[in-house]
Amino acid sequence: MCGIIGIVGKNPVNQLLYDGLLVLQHRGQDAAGIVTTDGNTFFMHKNNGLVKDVFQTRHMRSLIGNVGIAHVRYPTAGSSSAAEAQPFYVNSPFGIVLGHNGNLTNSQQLKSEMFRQDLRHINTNSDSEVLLNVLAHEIEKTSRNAVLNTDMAFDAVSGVHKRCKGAYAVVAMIANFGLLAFRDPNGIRPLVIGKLETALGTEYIVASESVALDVLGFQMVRDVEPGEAVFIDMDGNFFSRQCADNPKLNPCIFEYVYLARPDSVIDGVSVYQTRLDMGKSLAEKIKREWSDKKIDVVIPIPDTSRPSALQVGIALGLDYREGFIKNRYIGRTFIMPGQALRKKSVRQKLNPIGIEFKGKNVLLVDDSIVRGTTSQQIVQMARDAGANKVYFASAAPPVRFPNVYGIDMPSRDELLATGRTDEQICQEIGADALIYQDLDALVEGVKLSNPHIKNFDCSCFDGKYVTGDINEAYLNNIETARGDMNKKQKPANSSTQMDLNLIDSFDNEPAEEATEVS
Ligand SMILES: O=P(O)(O)OC[C@H]1O[C@H](OP(=O)(O)OP(=O)(O)O)[C@H](O)[C@@H]1O
Ligand SMILES: NC(=O)CC[C@H](N)C(=O)O
Ligand SMILES: [Mg+2]
Repeated sequence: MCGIIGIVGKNPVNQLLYDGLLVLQHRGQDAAGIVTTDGNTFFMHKNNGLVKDVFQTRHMRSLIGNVGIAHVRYPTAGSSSAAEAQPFYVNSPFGIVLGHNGNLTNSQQLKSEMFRQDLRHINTNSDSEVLLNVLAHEIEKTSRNAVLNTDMAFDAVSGVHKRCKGAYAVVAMIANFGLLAFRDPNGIRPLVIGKLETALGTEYIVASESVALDVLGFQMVRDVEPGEAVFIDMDGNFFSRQCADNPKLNPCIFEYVYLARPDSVIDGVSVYQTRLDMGKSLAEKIKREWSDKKIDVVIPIPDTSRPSALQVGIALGLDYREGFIKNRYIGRTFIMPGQALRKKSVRQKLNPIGIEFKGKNVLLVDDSIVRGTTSQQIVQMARDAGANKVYFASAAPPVRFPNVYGIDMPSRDELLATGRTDEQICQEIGADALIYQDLDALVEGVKLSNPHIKNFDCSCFDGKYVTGDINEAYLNNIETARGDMNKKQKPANSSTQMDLNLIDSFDNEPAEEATEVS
């Protein structure tokens, strides 16, 4: 779940893109990149790190132009090498840059097709570089012997939909032409359109989450439909077309559980409202099943569980207290690369306030338990702080299946709930009792806000993959390739991998300014 933004403005967009990336930082903490254009030339800077560390004033000054795209990365394919930071660039046809949120499920096959049939070399293990090359190939096909026009760009997106499987929300720029954005035919990852009327004309933005529009002062227009592509030319003229044969909205339910910011609205559903509703239905289950338990206080595990825990407290008629203080300078632990770092960061991030625990029966509420990294340590912290009983509630059902659509949980072995009963999970995290949200209640809760959504991708909870191409062999393969034990490490000197890749010259030493890609 990376974060993407594209803007066609009437004034320089570098600062807007930077500010937008800061707002989407929760979607990716590993790498960040911005590409702008003045028409002919792309100006690009990208590197590993948080947004505030990747861009210095000198880079910002070099990001020239009124049109641009930007990306924050949380790797779900390839490695976390700077060579795979986005946006990616290809110089033919025309010059195209692309930022991708999601994960292709047929990138290996496409990569070899690219090489054998389309004569295109993919220089990294990133699925996003494959996606860019598929788009480039399709644009080349549709615009051969003609001047590129909007319909040809949309035809190319239709070609992408036919070849690519999996999840992809995309922003791309075609040199001298405009901004192209599209969402896969299941609409698994979010993408919204906003606009701003200015004295010079209408400015457009496309972004992963509506919160970016709010903060940058744009008005929400609508979500990009599943399978739809939108194109905004360099003058700010807006076009859109449905490019998929059989589009069906199947958004990822985990966006509502954890990934998205609560102040975003995705596919007409307020993320905050769904988290409150998760708390309400969880409290109902607690009332039904735990009538014998005496709970003194409800404590959230910051940050994401806060709205759900608040609502659990209200619905149970119990005090809600902030028993853990979060270090505001530590990011999200779940999206950090590597289990050792995730483990260490939980203790650095959260610290208990003794008086909220001493002698009390506490109910800890988290949004989800995935690897159990957080819950195991948090229960122990509560005990060390003197809690009498430690009960644990998860606002999501048990996560038992890998995610293949842009969340880095590829291996069943790493998921605490896989192959374990609720009692065994409870023992593993060391709690006195554990309760999970039911999947039906979670789905119904999210549907409350938008009954038009008929189905969600709930694959990490129920093992049903909406793209229909995931089988046991596929899961075994990604487990081998991407499980924490097997993940490719960052190359010690990433530059060796990139000698063939023009753009990646940034990766050696921070460049004095953004690299020009003309
Ligand atoms: O079982 P685990 O593998 O630990 O994963 C689940 C935990 O990770 C996330 O927190 P995170 O610290 O990433 O972000 P947050 O501050 O938004 O809650 C999530 O909110 C859970 O607390
Ligand atoms: N989390 C994402 O959306 C990741 C995008 C892409 N699969 C990558 O690994 O860079
Ligand atoms: Mg958390």
